[in-house]
Amino acid sequence: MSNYLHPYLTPTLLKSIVDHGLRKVTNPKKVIVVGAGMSGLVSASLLKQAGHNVTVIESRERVGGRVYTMRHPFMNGQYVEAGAMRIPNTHYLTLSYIKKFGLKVNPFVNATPNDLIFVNDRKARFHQYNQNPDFLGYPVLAHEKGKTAATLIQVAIQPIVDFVNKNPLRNWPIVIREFEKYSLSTFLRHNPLGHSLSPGAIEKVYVFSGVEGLPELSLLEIIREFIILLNNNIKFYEIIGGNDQLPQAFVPDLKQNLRFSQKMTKIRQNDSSVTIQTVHTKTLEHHSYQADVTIVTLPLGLMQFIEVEPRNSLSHYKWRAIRELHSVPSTKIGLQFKHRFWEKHGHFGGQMVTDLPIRNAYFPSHDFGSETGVLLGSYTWEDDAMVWVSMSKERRLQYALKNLAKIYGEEILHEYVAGAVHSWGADPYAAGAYTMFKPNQESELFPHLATPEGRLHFAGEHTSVPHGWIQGAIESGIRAAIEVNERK
Ligand SMILES: Cc1cc2nc3c(=O)[nH]c(=O)nc-3n(C[C@H](O)[C@H](O)[C@H](O)COP(=O)(O)OP(=O)(O)OC[C@H]3O[C@@H](n4cnc5c(N)ncnc54)[C@H](O)[C@@H]3O)c2cc1C
Ligand SMILES: O=C(O)C(=O)Cc1ccccc1
Repeated sequence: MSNYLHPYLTPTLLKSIVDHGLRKVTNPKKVIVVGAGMSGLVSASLLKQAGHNVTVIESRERVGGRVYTMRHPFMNGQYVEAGAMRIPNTHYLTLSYIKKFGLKVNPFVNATPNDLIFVNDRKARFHQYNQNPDFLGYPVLAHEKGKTAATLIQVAIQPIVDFVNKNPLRNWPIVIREFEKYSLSTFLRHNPLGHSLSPGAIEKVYVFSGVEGLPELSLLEIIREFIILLNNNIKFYEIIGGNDQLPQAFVPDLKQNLRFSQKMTKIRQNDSSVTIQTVHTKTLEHHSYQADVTIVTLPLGLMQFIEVEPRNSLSHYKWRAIRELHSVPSTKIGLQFKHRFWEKHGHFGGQMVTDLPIRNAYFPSHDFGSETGVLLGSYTWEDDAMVWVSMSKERRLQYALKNLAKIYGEEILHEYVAGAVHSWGADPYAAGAYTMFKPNQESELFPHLATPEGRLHFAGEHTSVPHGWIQGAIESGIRAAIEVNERK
């Protein structure tokens, strides 16, 4: 679905730009792109190809940003995706770049009937639970009995989903006007379309949909994600060998243009140019880069720590969005074991859902049958993720192992080899995993996220919907590159 704020960005136009680039220019500009995540890499590569003089400033020592494959301290070439792990088959921009760079994918097995559930101290496979949804002991009302969490949420949101699907570009704005005031929590309790749920049924939906930590966020944002994650017709992929190969594939072309370990600290713009000041994250040396125009791709909240001169070169509405836009914390924990014990339990890809603090585990969709492996032992969002931030890395690994042992038996503890944790809420160059609006932010903030301000253009996953996908970051990088390429 194209970004309804930029209806000219049709899939046909976007795909052709990935495949054939932008219009070559006769008046090349000096362009600084701040951030070498997917949106920055896409805009930099397109603008360089169109003839502009591009410099990419990146605070980390790597490209990719929130596409981050954790390889240390795992052995035998094993890894875990600390950031983006699954690519929906509908994300044609992500898949176009994967194809363009000759990368290969395998199916990412997102869910199977053999997935395990461990809630209220009770265990069941999804196929058993689908046969008898009440076995897991949620205090639902009589008319809610016999229904799975997926059915309960589906019935509640389906009228909205059906209306949007009739004509997304025309109907999303109508749905936004009517429903953006709702959080998921308020909607499920006081559903204006009928089908309000009891607290017990809501608890069941929260636990099974992984949203128990974020019920106060915008209903519409969560519906956008459910349309993807709960849609049995959508298949997912992962890049064979790790998703970090996608951002890394931009490096050969941009090698001369990339400046690593350069953390932007100040933006100064006037009628003739824009200056970006940086500090080297290792040597602490200061540096300054001048250009005609800049594309800022940082997660927007981080702009609060950037000095902007003159301050009013950013509009009131942009400053408000910088302060108020919500970014969801997320924690991922990767655990390597000598043997892939989960495969003895019938897990070949797919997931485990629990009300224990680990909440959700994902089993690797690659190297089936090999000896060792790394599983995503915990993937949490918002409040569920924050409890993990409160403890040391060692304690996080201990608790994750303890939770898994409670489900799969103490013997797995003797199989444990190594672990890694990434909490995006504690990452100084991300300050969260992805944007998700709170109620009313869609109309009050979204229109101001992508708007250029003087010589500054803005890209990044926050400027596109649905939030939290590589696809949206790519789309925003293309949009910002078009804006710069067409500037007079
Ligand atoms: C936990 C998690 C799970 C995800 N799962 C999926 C998934 O399964 N599938 C999917 O498609 N997407 C997923 N995503 C979303 C996807 O990874 C992001 O939407 C996308 O990578 C964001 O790209 P970006 O360019 O907008 O931002 P970023 O990747 O954050 O890039 C911004 C860059 O700016 C740099 N930067 C920050 N501050 C400064 C500064 N002051 N100076 C210089 N540089 C700076 C950062 O280091 C970073 O490299 C997930 C993300 C997370 C965090
Ligand atoms: O696939 C994932 O895990 C993502 O991060 C996408 C996403 C973004 C926002 C909410 C839920 C899922």
